[in-house]
Amino acid sequence: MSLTHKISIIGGGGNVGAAVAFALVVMQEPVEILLVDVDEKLAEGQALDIRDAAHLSTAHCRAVKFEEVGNSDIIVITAGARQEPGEPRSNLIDRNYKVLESIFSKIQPIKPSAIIIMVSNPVDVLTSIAQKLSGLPKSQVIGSGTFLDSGRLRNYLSRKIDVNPSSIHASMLGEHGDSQFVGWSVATIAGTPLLENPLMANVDLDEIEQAIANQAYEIIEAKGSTYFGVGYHVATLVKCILENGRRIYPICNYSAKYDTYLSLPAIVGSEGATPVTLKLSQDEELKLESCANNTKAHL
Ligand SMILES: NC(=O)C1=CN([C@@H]2O[C@H](COP(=O)(O)OP(=O)(O)OC[C@H]3O[C@@H](n4cnc5c(N)ncnc54)[C@H](O)[C@@H]3O)[C@@H](O)[C@H]2O)C=CC1
Ligand SMILES: CC(=O)C(=O)O
Repeated sequence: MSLTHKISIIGGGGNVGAAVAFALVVMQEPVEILLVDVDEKLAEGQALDIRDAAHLSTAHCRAVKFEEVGNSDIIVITAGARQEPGEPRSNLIDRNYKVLESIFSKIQPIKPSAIIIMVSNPVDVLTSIAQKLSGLPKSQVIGSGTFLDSGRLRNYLSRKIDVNPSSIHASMLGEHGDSQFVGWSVATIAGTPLLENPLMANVDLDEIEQAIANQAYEIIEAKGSTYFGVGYHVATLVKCILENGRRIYPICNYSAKYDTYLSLPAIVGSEGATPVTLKLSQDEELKLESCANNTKAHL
């Protein structure tokens, strides 16, 4: 079988990078997965472990050096520091900015058609920095953004109203951080506004928003880090790009209106992200503007 697409995962020795790789193997993507890490031994160990499963799949996995990355079709970046219990994602900016600088000094030249998926935190700020360092068009550099949080939201709502998460169209918006908010005004179920549905009558909206924004803190407190959830979401983005799936996901993408990267729905395909227009409420627009200002303040 010929493996036509190369997917590099930088930080592939770590928990999130390995979880993305393993999800691609389980999803039977016909890809060559290249794990890259400053800790070469760790990347080698992850590749060997994942390869023990990959022979049952269509994916291949191996550890490589930075020089091989530039030739990749998709570059996923999961490298860098992660939060300690109780620590906000924004605390990681200085450390992970340096990590990004070091990575881009080692992987150029990048294939002009490559798509970069940023995952390291704080992901919205780092996606913007990755775009500048890569020199690629803004549409080709995206971040996982609130895709994971939106999955958490759908799961939470599903448990509250007993409807399958895939039939609840609701997203967390703004930033993959403490200021994320639910886009209630554009949330729907069975083609009608979610908040008008009688199933939502006794649901506490503030409680939901808080619970979703806190979920990463809860997991980190309990087990030190989060990786399975984000791993599957990022692998889903990879699959969508490879298939030119043109699915709409809430991801970190460039907003011309706010002149910065924000977590908002976009069409995801082989050319990266195409923003979609949203008609938010006035209150939600203010929250979005505040997220944009937060992100820009860190650039
Ligand atoms: N966007 C999202 O939804 C999520 C983002 N994250 C973020 O993902 C990042 C990684 O988290 P984990 O995998 O749990 O951490 P980890 O500590 O398990 O892995 C990080 C890896 O990065 C490697 N690394 C450090 N500097 C590097 C460099 N200059 N070049 C290449 N590799 C380098 C380390 O050797 C390590 O293997 C963190 O920033 C975390 O906050 C985690 C979960 C969800
Ligand atoms: C760690 C992180 O960003 C998350 O699980 O949401």
